[in-house]
Amino acid sequence: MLDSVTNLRDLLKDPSLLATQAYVAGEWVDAADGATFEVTNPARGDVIARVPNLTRADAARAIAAAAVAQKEWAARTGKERAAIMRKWFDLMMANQDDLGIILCAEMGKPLAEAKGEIAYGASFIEWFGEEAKRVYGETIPGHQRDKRITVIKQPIGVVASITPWNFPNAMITRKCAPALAVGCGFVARPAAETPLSALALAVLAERAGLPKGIFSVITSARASDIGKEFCENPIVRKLTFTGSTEVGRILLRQAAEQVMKCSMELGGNAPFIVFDDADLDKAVEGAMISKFRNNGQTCVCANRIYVQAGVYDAFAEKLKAAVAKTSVGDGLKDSVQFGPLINMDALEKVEEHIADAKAKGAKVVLGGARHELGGSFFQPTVLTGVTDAMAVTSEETFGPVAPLFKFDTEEEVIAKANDTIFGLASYFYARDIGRITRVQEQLEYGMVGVNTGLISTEVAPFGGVKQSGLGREGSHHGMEDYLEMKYICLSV
Ligand SMILES: NC(=O)C1=CN([C@@H]2O[C@H](COP(=O)(O)OP(=O)(O)OC[C@H]3O[C@@H](n4cnc5c(N)ncnc54)[C@H](OP(=O)(O)O)[C@@H]3O)[C@@H](O)[C@H]2O)C=CC1
Ligand SMILES: O=C(O)[C@H](O)CS(=O)(=O)O
Repeated sequence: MLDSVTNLRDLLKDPSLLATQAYVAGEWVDAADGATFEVTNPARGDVIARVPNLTRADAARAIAAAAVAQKEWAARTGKERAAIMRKWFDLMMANQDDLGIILCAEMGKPLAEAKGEIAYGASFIEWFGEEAKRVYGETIPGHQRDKRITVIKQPIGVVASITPWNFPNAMITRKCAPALAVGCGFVARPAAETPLSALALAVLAERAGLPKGIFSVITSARASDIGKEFCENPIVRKLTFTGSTEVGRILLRQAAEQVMKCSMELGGNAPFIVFDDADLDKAVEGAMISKFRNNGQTCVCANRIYVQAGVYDAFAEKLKAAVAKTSVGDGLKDSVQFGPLINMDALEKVEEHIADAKAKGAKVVLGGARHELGGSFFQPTVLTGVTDAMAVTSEETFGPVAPLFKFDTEEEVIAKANDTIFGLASYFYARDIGRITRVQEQLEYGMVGVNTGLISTEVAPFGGVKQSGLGREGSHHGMEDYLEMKYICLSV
């Protein structure tokens, strides 16, 4: 790999994918006052681009344009919309390397993993493009002889989207794909840390033939202002958000004023349970994926690892050995498993969790400190002797820390696993079919991985219960969040 990213464009086969203007109402624009904000590479801290710092007025313009474009877009057939989405998918995959480089540069995840996210993000465009042709209604036997009842489904209208930095491509496509497939307009506001992946998506959307105005990308460091416009603008019919539960609450309060429909993909605190009848090698493999994917910066990563007493020491040794084989570095330059954390705030939260655990009796068996590379690089860490009194039990670490808890009985660990306000993802390893059946039914989570640490796919309904969110993304269920059901009663 090239040993510098001082000029990101030099790394790209197609430099035009690195857009540095916002995409509003079908036009590439600067902020009216020329204001910009910097996008930095977390691996080196250098500025890789400057993009417009747009305002509420720009967001309002994008929303108004989406409302106009949406009428014609919804009037097209599902097949017509599907054809354009297929072209968009094909363009994403044809430019996977460049999109991966842009994503790696602005977010820090290693290039191989970044390219993997591009394929994952593109899979939603492909899947929902196909589903565009299958928005079915129904007829219902009338309640009176002269009544004929039909139910049709129609696009909800203009959708506003706010997404986080950790999956800057896939979190947008997981939302815009079903919305556009059913005929909605879509206004995206990506995290300020990672706007470039969203803008590259817009470049390819334009090339694929998405009509002007149907899809906008609002780059802005004014998160709260843009969020307020999304919640208060009467044209917006739906808000879809992925991020922390804390911000989700703020947005729900703001959206309540208009009784706006909301989809919320929020925080997690996933338990990862290893029973004494588990295949320990497979459990370690699953823990490595679930805990350390994206450097632990995923909402579905294992946040608490519970291991039954009889296999605790063996599992801890195996996990430590597996983590010790990994490497940390600049994902653009080297073939590494771990890049930097997104910023120093994230690193300091990881340090706080480790310090708290150590102060309350946990043992650091691997890692536990900042990496010698400096900046926001951190050593992948394994803790043993972790107890419920520690912060890692109730707070989302969002970093490369594997805390191992010991438990004795099935009843005990299910109670502990469920003792959280979150309910997004959960995982367990066992081989007894009775145990598998009991545990999968008793875990209070929207998603359960049984003998696997990786459950995310476009074909399944992704989402949480309790304070991990509202609604589902992915699968044919994901279409419903962007459709309104209309009951028609015809008197003949
Ligand atoms: N359930 C899921 O699928 C996912 C959940 N998450 C959760 O999100 C957290 C980590 O991601 P992180 O980005 O830090 O989460 P945040 O909730 O801080 O930010 C998410 C997005 O919301 C924006 N935002 C922040 N405050 C406001 C506001 N007042 N009004 C409108 N928008 C706002 C952010 O903008 P900006 O960054 O520019 O400030 C960002 O674009 C973790 O808790 C993680 O579990 C993350 C990804 C997926
Ligand atoms: O933002 C996230 O953490 C994603 O939802 C995780 S996943 O979809 O890649 O599993």
